[in-house]
Amino acid sequence: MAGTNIISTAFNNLRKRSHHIIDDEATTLQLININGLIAHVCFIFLFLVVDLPWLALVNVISVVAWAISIILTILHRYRESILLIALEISSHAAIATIELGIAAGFHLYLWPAVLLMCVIPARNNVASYVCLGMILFPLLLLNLFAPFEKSEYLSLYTPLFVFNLILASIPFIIIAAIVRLIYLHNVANMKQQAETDELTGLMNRRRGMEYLKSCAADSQPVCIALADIDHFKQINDRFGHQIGDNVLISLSKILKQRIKSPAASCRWGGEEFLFIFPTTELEQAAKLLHELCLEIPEMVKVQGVDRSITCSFGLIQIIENEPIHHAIARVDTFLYQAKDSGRFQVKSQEIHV
Ligand SMILES: Nc1nc2c(ncn2[C@@H]2O[C@H](COP(=O)(O)OP(=O)(O)OP(=O)(O)O)[C@@H](O)[C@H]2O)c(=O)[nH]1
Repeated sequence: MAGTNIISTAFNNLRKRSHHIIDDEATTLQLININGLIAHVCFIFLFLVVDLPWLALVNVISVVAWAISIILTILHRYRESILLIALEISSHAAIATIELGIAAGFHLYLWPAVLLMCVIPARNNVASYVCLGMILFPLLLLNLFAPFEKSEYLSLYTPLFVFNLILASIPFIIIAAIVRLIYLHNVANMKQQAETDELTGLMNRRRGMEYLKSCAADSQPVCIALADIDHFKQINDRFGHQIGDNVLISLSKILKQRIKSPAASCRWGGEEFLFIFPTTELEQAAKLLHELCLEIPEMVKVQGVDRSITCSFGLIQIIENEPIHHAIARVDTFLYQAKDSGRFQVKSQEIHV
């Protein structure tokens, strides 16, 4: 049940963040547009130098198409922009390959275009498939039917192929790098969301458990404590659930300040918090908790709440090789003792000095 909640919370948070991903797509698209415009300006000069003026003219039309695509992206007309790019790249690559042959390497531009169409779908399945088809179909036809080379252009093939190979690789690398950045960013985000309690920003129970297990396996002695806000139901009933939430947030801020790494605090559930103290003696942890117990009513101040907020604490030191669930059950009994003894206190297993 807790696992399902974690996943649905992470999914909802990801959905809330999806507009950032859309921004990333728009940035990628604009980078590709600029890259395409610059490349085609280069081609105008290249074809004039090698005395192929009509191919230079084709590139003037391409430059206009890329400039329109830049404007469409600025206007957030991404679908039209992508369709225009698909049309430009496929028709241009086809014209140049049919005229000069496959050995000139103009068909290579279809590959980064395929990647672009897959990474930045045109926000609509039909449009995406049309774009992909506009790229893949000419690629297939050219490889099947276009001439490999033509005798009149033999001297041009090596420099043209190298030039096209490099230029077609640039958008390929840019797109791949951006996709990787977006992926890493999203993975980090999802991990953070899956491990953090949304209300308080503390570790959630799952992350707390993981950390506790790793501490118990790696370091000795390890102490754990459970804290529970006293009469929290009354706070909710008297001041409302929102004020109750504010109490949890305010308390968590203090816990973040006072429980410093490698010690950690996590929201165990509701108004309960688990503290993990690796490489800490029971006496040391008890001292810190007694101070915290007295500090909380002084420091947890929430607008609209005219009574002190106090907590009760249970504390134990984990025995070597003790199963975690057993240690949790033990610390829980000390928390209940603290509640039964009047609350606002720390109850711990006996400290041997
Ligand atoms: N505002 C708010 N209340 C919560 C949240 N999670 C749990 N609670 C409330 O916490 C209250 C816990 O009440 P009880 O378990 O009866 O304990 P208590 O009133 O604190 O009494 P003692 O623990 O015996 O001192 C319930 O009213 C829950 O609804 C939360 O995220 N926000």
